[in-house]
Amino acid sequence: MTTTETRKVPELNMEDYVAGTALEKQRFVDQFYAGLVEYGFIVLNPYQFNFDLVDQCYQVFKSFFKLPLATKQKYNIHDGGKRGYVPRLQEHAKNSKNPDLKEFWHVGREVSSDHPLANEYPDNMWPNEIPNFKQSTYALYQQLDQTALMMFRSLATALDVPKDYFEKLTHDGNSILRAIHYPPMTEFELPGSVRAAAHEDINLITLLVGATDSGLELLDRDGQWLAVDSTPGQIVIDSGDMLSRISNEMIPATTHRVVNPMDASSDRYSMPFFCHPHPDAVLSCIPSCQGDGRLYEDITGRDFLNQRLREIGLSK
Ligand SMILES: O=C(O)CCC(=O)C(=O)O
Ligand SMILES: [Fe+2]
Repeated sequence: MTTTETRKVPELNMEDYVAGTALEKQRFVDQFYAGLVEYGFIVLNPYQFNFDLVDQCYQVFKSFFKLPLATKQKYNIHDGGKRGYVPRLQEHAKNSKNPDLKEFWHVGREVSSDHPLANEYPDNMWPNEIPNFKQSTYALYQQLDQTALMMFRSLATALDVPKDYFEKLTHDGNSILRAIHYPPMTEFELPGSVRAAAHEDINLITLLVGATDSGLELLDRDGQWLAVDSTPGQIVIDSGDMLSRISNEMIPATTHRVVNPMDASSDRYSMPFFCHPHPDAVLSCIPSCQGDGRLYEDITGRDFLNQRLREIGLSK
């Protein structure tokens, strides 16, 4: 008789890291790293995280996506979907011909007009049709930015680099809050398409807050798809290509997807926060990951991102 191991993405409590004993802190550091190495994913129970803001953002984004297409298209003005609205069927996964069944909105980092990155980071757009758009969505952006910082500090300890290693890499970084709407399947006639085709995230880490429905799956090491289940009070965290690159592939960028629902009339919403480095930051192999040699050359955050955006159809 063979026994099959039940695999499940590990669950961590942020309280252990922020307010725990030295032992609890260390256990959190170890478990976060081990979870990323083993699955490329963990599920976080955040600590003192304001979920009212998440609810407010869902109200805002649901109201926005309900607007007529012509109104939404007023906010679709950037190559690369850098800020604002990206309509249905535009983005496709790197190795997929079929577009994803989703529309989305990007909120980026706000910098002052005299900031060195002011020309590189386009201004956010704040639709005047929806009250409290900026107030709610940028507050969530900042809260996720803070949560990411704590995860990065924990990761720095695990990787034996100074605690502020990732803080420096991501200071004023090009992180993006993406609010996604997956419309009911009944609104499409595209047999080959799925909500989000199998892909890896481009960035360092992604924090996925409170998806409204299941459907997220990761490609496990045995080649099977494994559901990533979370409750509305949890944050799913995964590692992307950039972290994989600087860890010399010790941490994978795990392939994941969002499958189509059983109930074809249901919508799904999710809000990934993609943590990006500063565009000039150099993505370089972390010494403790070097082993017998470096798999990748150094590259700036900017060059790596631009290359990937072309591959997924968001940029020319
Ligand atoms: O909607 C989700 O749950 C995941 C979305 C995702 O993987 C992405 O946008 O990169
Ligand atoms: Fe993703």
